[in-house]
Amino acid sequence: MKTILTIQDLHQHFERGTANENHVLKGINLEMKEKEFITIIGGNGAGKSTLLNSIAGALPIEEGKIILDHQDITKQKVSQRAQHISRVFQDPKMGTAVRLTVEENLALAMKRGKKRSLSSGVKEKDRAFFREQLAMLDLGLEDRLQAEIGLLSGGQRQAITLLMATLIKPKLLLLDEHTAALDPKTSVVVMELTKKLIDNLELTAFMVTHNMEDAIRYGNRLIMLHQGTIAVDISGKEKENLTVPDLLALFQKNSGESIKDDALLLS
Ligand SMILES: Nc1ncnc2c1ncn2[C@@H]1O[C@H](COP(=O)(O)OP(=O)(O)OP(=O)(O)O)[C@@H](O)[C@H]1O
Repeated sequence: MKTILTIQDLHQHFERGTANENHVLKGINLEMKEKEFITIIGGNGAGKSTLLNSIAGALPIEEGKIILDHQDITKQKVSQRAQHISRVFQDPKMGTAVRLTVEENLALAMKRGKKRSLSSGVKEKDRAFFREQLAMLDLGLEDRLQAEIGLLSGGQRQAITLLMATLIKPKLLLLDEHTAALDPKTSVVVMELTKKLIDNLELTAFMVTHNMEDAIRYGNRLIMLHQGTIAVDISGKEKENLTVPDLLALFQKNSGESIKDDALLLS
């Protein structure tokens, strides 16, 4: 299987050189193959967001290298990386233009990597395509093409954001706790939709979550970060058969630290 992402000896510090220096990522090495769906879990401050920000380009890389599909992107800006990397954030407001309609947002998503303007409006043939794509979400959104995005619910918006992130197939999809702001029922709907899109489009994806059950249930590889290092990295059959107690035991074995339950680990 082809390697899509390679992270080599990635270090990140905050407030470097001051008394408050925080060495957040301590030499992360990771190779990600095509169609891998990695779930990332770890306690507060473990470095999950810093890792995603480093991959997306939102944080400059201090030390180390990031290679995407054989191209060194270490020094590329967010906008350059966004041609190949899509990201969905926790806040449903982040991924869409609230004042634009559903179809206008989708038209913008079709222009990934090109100059983003809506000068030519939404074309009829695109409209038919959007309707078809929205119907696949199974949320009745195909009848709301002309609705302002800002008027939709958080779950509906997150579903559309996911669709926008994948309308042009990205080399890598980053999901940054994208269901954390939703109520539990909607969160399940959006997670199932995420799985469907990833499976159907055969995407390579990274998903940060605080939900240990979701990290186990979804994806084909699981990484647990702890104090800026990878404490657990499992895939294949081992991941398929994993339970929460197994995961806690693995963490304990690898990190040498004792934890009593997931609440303690993830609080
Ligand atoms: N911009 C910043 N400036 C200073 N310190 C930061 C900054 N961003 C993150 N940190 C610190 O870096 C550490 C790692 O943060 P990060 O957000 O990557 O963790 P996380 O695993 O995503 O945690 P959480 O689950 O709480 O979101 C934390 O100690 C945090 O306070």
